[in-house]
Amino acid sequence: MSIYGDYIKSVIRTVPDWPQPGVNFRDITPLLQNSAAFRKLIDSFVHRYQEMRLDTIAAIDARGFIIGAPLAYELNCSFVPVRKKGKLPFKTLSETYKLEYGESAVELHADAFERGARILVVDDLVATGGTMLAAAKLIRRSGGEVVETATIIDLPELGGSQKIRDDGYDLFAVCSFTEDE
Ligand SMILES: O=P(O)(O)OC[C@H]1O[C@H](OP(=O)(O)OP(=O)(O)O)[C@H](O)[C@@H]1O
Ligand SMILES: Nc1ncnc2[nH]cnc12
Repeated sequence: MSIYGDYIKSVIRTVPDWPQPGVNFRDITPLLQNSAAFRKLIDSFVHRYQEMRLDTIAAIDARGFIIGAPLAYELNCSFVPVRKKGKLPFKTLSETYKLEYGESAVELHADAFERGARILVVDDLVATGGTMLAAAKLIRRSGGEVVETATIIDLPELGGSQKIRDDGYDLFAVCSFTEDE
């Protein structure tokens, strides 16, 4: 949990049964609409990473972009989008991952960063961990050093954060929700 974790958590809205029955959707739009909360959110990432000599923020399509861009600006890092399949125009590398039904893939431009670049991977939420893990593996495969992975929200009961750590990546979460919250 980060310095402002409890406060950030208090401005995230839970929408029951969306997009399907049984899912508690964690909606960050009230957090983004609140300028003081949005600033505290970015500040909590800046506070953690300002001494870590990062070169690049790699942010995951689409909600990861919202935090990745201001963080890259503030830390004087480059910004690299990790996009869902078929969105990037140049030569890409790709990593597939399992969904509940079927498969998906994340992609990265082949020239996105220099070999050995110190990279932070960011997204808004870790559920099963499939998306974050695929992005981290893709970056490592492309020659980047994944210094850490970071998220606003962890849903630990879904096992994703444990899976990410078991695969050897550090994970920082600003806050977490259990199913009954
Ligand atoms: O840990 P996982 O089970 O992989 O789930 C987490 C991913 O799911 C959501 O993205 P979504 O696919 O809804 O896309 P969006 O950001 O474009 O809304 C979220 O933003 C993460 O990227
Ligand atoms: N419960 C959830 N809330 C918001 N985004 C999600 N992505 C995957 N699971 C989610």
